[in-house]
Amino acid sequence: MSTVQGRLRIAVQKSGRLAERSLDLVRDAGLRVVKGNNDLLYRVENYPIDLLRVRDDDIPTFVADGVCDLGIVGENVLEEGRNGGPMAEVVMPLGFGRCTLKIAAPPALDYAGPASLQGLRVATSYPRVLRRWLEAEGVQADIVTMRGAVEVAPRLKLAQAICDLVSTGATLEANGLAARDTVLDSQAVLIRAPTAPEPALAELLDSIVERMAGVVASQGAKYVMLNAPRSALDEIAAILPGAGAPTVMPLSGRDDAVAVHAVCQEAVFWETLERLKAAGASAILVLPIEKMM
Ligand SMILES: Nc1ncnc2c1ncn2[C@@H]1O[C@H](COP(=O)(O)OP(=O)(O)OP(=O)(O)O)[C@@H](O)[C@H]1O
Ligand SMILES: O=P(O)(O)OC[C@H]1O[C@H](OP(=O)(O)OP(=O)(O)O)[C@H](O)[C@@H]1O
Ligand SMILES: [Mg+2]
Repeated sequence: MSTVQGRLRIAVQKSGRLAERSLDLVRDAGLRVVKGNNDLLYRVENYPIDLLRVRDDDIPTFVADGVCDLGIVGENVLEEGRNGGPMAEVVMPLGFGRCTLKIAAPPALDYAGPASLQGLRVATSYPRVLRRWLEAEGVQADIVTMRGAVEVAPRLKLAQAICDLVSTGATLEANGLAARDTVLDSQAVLIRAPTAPEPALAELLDSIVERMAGVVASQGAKYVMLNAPRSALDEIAAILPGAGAPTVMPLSGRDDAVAVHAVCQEAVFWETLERLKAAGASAILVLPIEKMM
């Protein structure tokens, strides 16, 4: 049960790579966040909800213990917190904070798969995740735990390889390292406490989760409108990416053509528009979707 009677708590990263997008998600779900003079706690003025702003490492524990009802954290941090005790439940992936935990090493290291790490030292900030991966691969290696700047470990001869987060690859490149293997693909996830909040707040919690799901689903989704020759309808519907059954409407004064409206769940690229046009579509409009439920 929540520790503060009558209010829900959502744990978000205070500052760092997930902080801004987490706050955006909360706001897009209709929560009006007020920054007071307490830096740790932001209030929501239109609902009985507080945002607890903390180091991302603390978020899985706060949610698992029910100190917070919801939390936004990277899967990498959630997995590193896995210790056999009670866990927060993953509600859904959020589509941001994408990165990959990778094994990387100087090009001089002969790497033919995880077995090449046998007997070596590997530096990481994710010792538990790395330990489990090495065990699953049947490899024995020494893990050197570092809080940050893991990528300098090979140069300092602290380790022969590293296991660190990679997104663009620029950090690896700048340190003369090459990615070798993938340990974990990660993105931000919404997590919830394994225990229910007090009954008066249960409905609010469910509605916040549902709204957040709507925000995530609408991100990247597009509303496509076009005119199409009746004869090309099947071909055009097949080109629309991630669309269910499109809505087909008559065009006044035109028996040979129809208007087609569709919600596309996947990105609509210029190439897609060119293919639609080649199939006979005209007056193609692609519109962003603000909310979806
Ligand atoms: N290069 C990246 N690109 C995209 N997402 C990333 C990248 N690096 C990390 N992340 C994701 O963002 C999360 C937060 O990263 P950040 O660097 O802000 O963490 P931190 O320094 O541990 O912050 P804190 O002070 O909260 O402990 C990571 O745990 C990971 O899920
Ligand atoms: O592949 P890239 O796009 O270069 O990103 C990877 C880097 O991003 C993260 O660090 P961050 O920049 O968040 O700084 P930190 O090490 O201080 O957390 C991660 O720890 C890598 O060092
Ligand atoms: Mg951290």
